[in-house]
Amino acid sequence: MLFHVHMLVDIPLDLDKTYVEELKAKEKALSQDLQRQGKWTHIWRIAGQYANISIFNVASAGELHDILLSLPLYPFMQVEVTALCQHYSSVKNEEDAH
Ligand SMILES: O=C(O)C[C@H]1C=CC(=O)O1
Repeated sequence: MLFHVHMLVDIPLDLDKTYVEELKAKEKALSQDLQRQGKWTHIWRIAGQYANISIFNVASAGELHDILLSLPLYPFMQVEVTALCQHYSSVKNEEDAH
């Protein structure tokens, strides 16, 4: 199942800088691991914002939920999820939508 996910990050300015850098390093490592597994298939920075648009290809909404809540920066994120399905006009292989 494909999901479009919008993540807006808002880290309090008074949080310990070293702790924040550790969280970001852990987040990057987990994100890249999930990308290599093919579960986090796209991640794009939204220009001018501490936010990203991502595409996840996972087995279920439950799996996506577990991934999102496991992200080290999750406590500082607003997350919006949109489930995607094949558009009848798409020429892309249907495998992408399953
Ligand atoms: O920077 C972000 O957009 C938040 C988060 C998502 C992946 C990652 O490495 O950090």
